[in-house]
Amino acid sequence: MLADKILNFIDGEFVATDKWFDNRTPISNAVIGQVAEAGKAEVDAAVGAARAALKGPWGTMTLARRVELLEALVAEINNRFDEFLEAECADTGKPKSLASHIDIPRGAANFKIFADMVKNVPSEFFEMATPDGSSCINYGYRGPVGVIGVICPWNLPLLLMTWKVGPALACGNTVVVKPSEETPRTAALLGEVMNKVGIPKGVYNVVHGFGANSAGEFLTSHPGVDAITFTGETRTGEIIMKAAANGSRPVSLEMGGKNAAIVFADCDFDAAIEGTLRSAFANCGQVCLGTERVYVERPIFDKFVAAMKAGAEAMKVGVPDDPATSMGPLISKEHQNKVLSYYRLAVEEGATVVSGGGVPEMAGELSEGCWVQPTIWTGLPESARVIKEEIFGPCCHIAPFDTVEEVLEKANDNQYGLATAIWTTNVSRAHRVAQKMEVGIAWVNSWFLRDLRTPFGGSKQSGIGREGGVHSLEFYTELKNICIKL
Ligand SMILES: NC(=O)C1=CN([C@@H]2O[C@H](COP(=O)(O)OP(=O)(O)OC[C@H]3O[C@@H](n4cnc5c(N)ncnc54)[C@H](O)[C@@H]3O)[C@@H](O)[C@H]2O)C=CC1
Ligand SMILES: O=C(O)/C=C/C=C(\O)C(=O)O
Repeated sequence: MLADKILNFIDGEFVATDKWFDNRTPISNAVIGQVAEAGKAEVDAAVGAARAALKGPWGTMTLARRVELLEALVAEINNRFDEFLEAECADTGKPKSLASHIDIPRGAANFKIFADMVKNVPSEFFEMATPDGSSCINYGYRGPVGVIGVICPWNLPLLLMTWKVGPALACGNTVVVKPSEETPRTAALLGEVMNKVGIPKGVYNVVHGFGANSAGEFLTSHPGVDAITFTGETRTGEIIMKAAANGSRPVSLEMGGKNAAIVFADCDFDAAIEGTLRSAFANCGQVCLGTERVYVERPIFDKFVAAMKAGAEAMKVGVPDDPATSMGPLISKEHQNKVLSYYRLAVEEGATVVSGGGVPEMAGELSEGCWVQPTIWTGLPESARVIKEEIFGPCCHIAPFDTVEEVLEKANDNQYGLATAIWTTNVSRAHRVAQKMEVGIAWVNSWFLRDLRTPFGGSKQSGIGREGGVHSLEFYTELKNICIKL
């Protein structure tokens, strides 16, 4: 049963406020719940509870016990899998077939991987001779940073929130999470799971609200927050970085992308089509790693465009419960308007619309939903805004290329540098192109194949820092050298 009131979670308690905002489902834009907006007082209470928990049982708990609790959390998320699925799909409208394979399992896996990691990670050790003829030993000790502010987006709500909360808790920190105003449900549900498995009060807190002059800003500007981790739009990341400068607090920023796929004529054609369709249209194109620019070697260009068109037109746009649905709606009316404005702009800029370009016909109350068609363009100049700017919708532009130098020049000519997918059977060329791409993540003959131990993050305006594996430990721990004279 979906909750009709979504509350803040502070110091182990669900907390209402006197200010509420609507929770809508994007499949029909209908209001399906009310969310209690946290004000300064609630944010202050959440940060205070998180600080107190560091000094309470959480701060003195053995690593072994912490790991046990995180493992119990994984088991309980899996026990309540269907509730998480229902909540995530209500907020986002994404197909259950997608969320049950990606979002919810990753919500659990993000705790498991870091529980395993903190159990097993080694530390550096040096022995040094001292002037008095004796010696000293040095070893690195990783302690928690303190209270972590976690600011989350709406595209993969549970996945991206736990991607930060998992390592933060594994490293002994406490957190205050500000979920996106569009998708508050799974963060609140996780509070119930924290209580059930016995995570001490104050370790995990959730404050709901918006960005500027609301819970997001109150949290990131709060002096009691020791570090901030954020996923979302680049402009928001810049604002958060400025807030973090007060008090010299570290930030980890995972931001936008305008990712290019490069398809060589010697690729496994079917695999390249399947991967590119997925990277352009999965989650209705609302994945920061998604492909919005496709460069295809000229000999296979026409065949590739035709196969992409057929693939896009075979997709079923529909509701989460329908197993035949391959694509859900965008997150909100506001985002639908943004994406549709780019669909119009593409035409104004001279694009050929190969497929889509509008809103699909939906019946009854669904006609009020935030739907758009999967869309493919060709024929735009590289200077077009549609080629340069992140749209974050189910759309891509396909352009031909003739040489490696040309395609590298075009693919790298962008303010963002998050990810790429390179499709070729020439392994040597794959390495060379991957190394020259100005991105944080390069997939070869695949897309979104995620090993959670690997560094994850973007270059240029796509981000600052890397999370994943030991790279998360770099951010979520304070590394101290302990030097002992023998
Ligand atoms: N992973 C990604 O790269 C994502 C990129 N986007 C891009 O961002 C665009 C806008 O989406 P939004 O969700 O509105 O992204 P956003 O960056 O505005 O919001 C992300 C989170 O930051 C919070 N926030 C916003 N302003 C803040 C402030 N001044 N201080 C503290 N927190 C603040 C929001 O409440 C939300 O929780 C999308 O159209 C898309 O282009 C959106 C979501 C994810
Ligand atoms: O697999 C991950 O950890 C993250 C995937 C996607 C994003 O970060 C995003 O779309 O923002």
